[in-house]
Amino acid sequence: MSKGQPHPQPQRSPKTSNQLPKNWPREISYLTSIHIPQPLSSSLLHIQVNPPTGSNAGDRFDSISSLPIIESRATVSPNPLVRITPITSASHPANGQYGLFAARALPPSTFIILYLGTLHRSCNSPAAEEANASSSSATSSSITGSTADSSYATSDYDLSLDRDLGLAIDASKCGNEARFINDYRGIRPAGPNAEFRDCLVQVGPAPGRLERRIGVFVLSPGKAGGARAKGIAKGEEIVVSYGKGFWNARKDG
Ligand SMILES: C[S@@+](CC[C@H](N)C(=O)[O-])C[C@H]1O[C@@H](n2cnc3c(N)ncnc32)[C@H](O)[C@@H]1O
Repeated sequence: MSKGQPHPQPQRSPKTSNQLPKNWPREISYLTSIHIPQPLSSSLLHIQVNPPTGSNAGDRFDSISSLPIIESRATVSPNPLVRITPITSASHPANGQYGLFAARALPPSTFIILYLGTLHRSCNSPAAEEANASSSSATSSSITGSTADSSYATSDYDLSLDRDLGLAIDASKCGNEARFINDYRGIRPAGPNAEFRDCLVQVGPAPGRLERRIGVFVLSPGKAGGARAKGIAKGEEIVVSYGKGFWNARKDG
């Protein structure tokens, strides 16, 4: 095998846990690590330790290597910082569903939890478009397994990991507590109190290797200051902004 080629990865079955968080729905598999179905491999998520060469490659490396690093001991399952809670208030826009609430006070900038689910190619990624183009009669989900499954396009639990890599994480069938985070609209007039951020995790025994992930973080004091600077109080709902694109897509379709 020549230098620079990806190393073949053993197929990883999803890591699930027998211990479920309270209120976890039976029909959804509870994951303790990201699910990477074939033909994808975790090498897609590795970051290189040495800056790559080539135009603009260094800039991209700089932005990746400045991402927060989450130590493996910070990713406990079930997560003691949060509670999945059924919403029973008629005035809540997600009444009848679930939300994610803080089990203790969470200071600004705290890492709360990783967003876990099934890794897949985004439908508009170059690899997915190539896969779709080479298919004659099969449905997109059968072309390359998870690679170009257009069903993710309408999922309410799909989050883009890195548009440049063309990867996303979908938690509609399996995931962790993070899949229950609602959007702030109609819930918290002051705006979101948390956000999704790209981050890196240590995988394997220390020092391990670094892999890309999406984490949920309490908003930093930052520009808005005020209410955001306080962090999230114990018992408060954790809410993010899904972005206008999420809601516009549902209005149109
Ligand atoms: C990622 S899920 C969030 C968890 C969801 N409440 C559940 O119990 O599975 C996204 C879905 O939650 C609901 N949702 C989240 N935030 C909402 C909001 N601010 N207003 C109305 N519905 C919301 C919508 O049905 C949306 O498609």
